[in-house]
Order: sequence, then structure tokens, then C-alpha cells
Amino acid sequence: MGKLMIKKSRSLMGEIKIPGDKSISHRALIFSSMGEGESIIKNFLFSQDCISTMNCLRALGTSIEICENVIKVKGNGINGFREPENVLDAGNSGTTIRLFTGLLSGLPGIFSVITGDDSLRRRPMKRVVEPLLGMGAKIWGRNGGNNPPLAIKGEKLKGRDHTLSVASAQVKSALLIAGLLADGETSVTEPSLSRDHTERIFQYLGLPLIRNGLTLKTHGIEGFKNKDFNIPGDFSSAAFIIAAGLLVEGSKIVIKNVGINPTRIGMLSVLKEAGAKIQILNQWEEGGEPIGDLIVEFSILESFEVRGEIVPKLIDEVPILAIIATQAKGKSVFKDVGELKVKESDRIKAVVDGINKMGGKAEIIDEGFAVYGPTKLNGNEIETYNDHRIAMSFAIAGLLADGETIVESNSISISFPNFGETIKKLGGNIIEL
Ligand SMILES: O=C(O)C1=C[C@@H](OP(=O)(O)O)[C@@H](O)[C@H](O)C1
Ligand SMILES: C=C(OP(=O)(O)O)C(=O)O
Repeated sequence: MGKLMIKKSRSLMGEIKIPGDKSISHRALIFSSMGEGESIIKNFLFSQDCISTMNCLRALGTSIEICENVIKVKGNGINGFREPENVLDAGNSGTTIRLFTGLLSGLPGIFSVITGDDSLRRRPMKRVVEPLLGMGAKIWGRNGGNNPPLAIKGEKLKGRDHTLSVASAQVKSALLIAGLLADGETSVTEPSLSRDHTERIFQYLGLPLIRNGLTLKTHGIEGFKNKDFNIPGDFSSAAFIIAAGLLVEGSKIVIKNVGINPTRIGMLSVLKEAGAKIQILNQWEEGGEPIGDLIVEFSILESFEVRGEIVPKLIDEVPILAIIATQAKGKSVFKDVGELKVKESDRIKAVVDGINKMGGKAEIIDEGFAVYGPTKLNGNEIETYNDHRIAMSFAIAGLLADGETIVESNSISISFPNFGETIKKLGGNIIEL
């Protein structure tokens, strides 16, 4: 198993470019496979999760070629998928299995089985399976359909209104994809706004979508023509570099080409309130997504609170925000973060245990956890549960800690394959063991 060893580092300096956004890379591939004609995808994220999506789409008959860092997809249209000959493997990727469950349910005559790794087979699927059953889908799975493998017999679905109990972009997207394949109208209402990349892709591709507050409405279509994508850098990966810049004394880092979609950058508003020196320099748009260059400087931070409607806008940044909280003055509180228990690992437990193991102070509270700061951190070997965001969060903590911090590193390729090199390039003390 690969490991990283991280030691206390002096100021991190320089300019870096963040790899493509994971959420948008999955979606660009899926929509290009559903469309007609060729689509070129630039700045695609070559990470394990996105490769799982690519392999599943190839197994459904889509031609996907990699030519010098650019992806060429030949879409066969929504009626052009073929039955996969083998079990589809979504690996570690919740986004892959949930979006595919929406897609596969609406492909009449196609039988498929989709599964994933140990972590994915524990994650809840009922949130997507149940609403799809209501549209006439035929899905079977372990534990009453809640756990993969899922077996799906594609059907002509019937449009339906859905009210979600969790703000989940994966569930919303699965239902909107199913809605495109269904007869009649489908609507999805979320309790609060989750990342809206799917909606932006609908608009970019000219697919039917009407927003009324938190309700989205779409309807069945015959097909659509493909368009090219140029994918912004992943804000969720940039978040680790932002944290390093804020926490390592004397640092100043420029991060180029980062997606700054308002439904993704909740972390920026929380940190600005806490006194962080982060600026967005140039801003522009690609394929309906806002992008910018960021500049981050070492900052003295006050404690902060994360709760309510902002949570879906920083859901994947909670672990790294918890590390930042160890250096912020006072008690930082994270509430309404129950969804973290059903990610790649129980991220609340992983973060609280890891911070305490490094000599920081964190505790579980009602509906979340609290972190006290500023505290001195001591290096240690941290249990990451093979969760990429936990591994990267504690690697950043290691840049501040006395002694050596060790984290498992294989999981990092799930979302940020060149994480270690990027930290090293900025002057971080990080070694592959
Ligand atoms: O739709 C997406 O691309 C994602 C949505 C979020 O999950 P949920 O929909 O489960 O909140 C997020 O945590 C995940 O990393 C990616
Ligand atoms: C939760 C994540 O991804 P997924 O749900 O796609 O596995 C993540 O990347 O932090």
C-alpha cells in the first residue's frame, strides 16, 4: 500500500493549476454518451472515479478515445446504448453508481448489474432507487435495494414529481437523466440547493429544464446533439491547496483555472468571515460554468460555524475545514453534516479521531462535531479508511505538525492524482514512501 510521509514545512510559494472538476468530468462523459455525434472534452480529470465512469460507458457501447489529454466521445444517442456483457464496476464512485442508476433504469430492453468497491457497497442507494421505482423502474439490490450490487432492467419510465429529503446533487441528477428518458414530465424539488452542474449542462446542451425556486422540471426527449466541453479546475481539490496556503506561515499561492460555481464555494464564504486572505483574480466562463484564478495567503483565523443551507455547498470540504479549524481561534462548530457519515467513509469519525490523535481537540456533538483551536499538532500515522479526502486533509495537517505524519496514499488518485507533486512543487515537505 502506498504511503505519504509529511513533515513541517516552511512557507509554500508559487503558482499551480488544479486538475479538472470531478463532478463535471463524470457529467461531460455521461451526457456526451447520451448525445448524438462527437464531443471533445478538454481538461478532463483522469482520476480513478472518472475512469470508472468511462469504463462503464464503454461497456454500454460508447466509443471513448483518449488523444493527447483530450477525450473524444462518439455518442450514439439516447437509444444507442447496448446491453453490457459483464457487471459494471463503479469502483469507489458514488456519483457513477447513482447517475448510472438513473440512466440504466430508463434504457428499455437493457439488463445490467452495477456494483463497486467495499466502501461503495456500504453506501445508501435507496435515495435514488425509491424515486426511480415510482417512475416504473425495475431495480433490485441487497438490503431491500439499498446496497449494491444493483440489478436493473431498463424500462420506458413514466415522468413523476419527486420531493427529496436530502439535498443531493447525485440523486437530483439521476432523476433528471431518468426524466429525459421518460414519457411526460418529471420534477425534482430539493430541500436546499446542491451543486447545479447538471442543470448548467442541460442549459448548455439546450435540454428542457425549468427552474422555479428549488423545483426543476424536465420532460422526455427524442435526442440531442453533442457539444464540446472544457472542464474547469476542481474547487474541491483546490480546497486542500487553499488550506495549505492559509495555514503554513508565510505562504502565498496562486491557483489558476478553478471552478467557482456558487453552489461549490461555500468554503470561501465561511473562511472569509473567519479572516482568510483569499482573493478571486480573473473571472470568466466556460460551458456555462464560472472559473477564476485564486490567490491565497497565510492568515490568522477566527473560529467559524458551518450549518444549514451552506452545508451542500461545501459538503466535500468539511474534512479540510476541520483541519483549518484546529488553527482558528475558538470553538468551530459543524452541524447538519450527517451526510458525511455516508460518504466514502464515516468522515465525522475519521476527522474527529485523526485530529485528536495529532494532539488537537475535536469532539462529536449533536448532528455534527466541534473543533477547538488554535492547537499545536503532532505528527502521527492517521487512519484514512482509504478515503481520499481524509488522506489529503491529514497530509495538509502534516505540513504544520511537529514530527512525521503518515497517511495511506492510494486513495488520493480517486480525485486528485498529482496531489503529492503539487504540494512538493509549492515547497511542501512530502515524500512518497
Ligand atoms: O453530484 C456530484 O457530483 C456529487 C455530489 C455530492 O454527493 P451527494 O449528492 O451524495 O451529496 C458530493 O459529495 C460528491 O462528491 C459529488
Ligand atoms: C463523496 C465523494 O464522491 P462520490 O460520492 O462520487 O463517491 C467525494 O468525492 O468526496
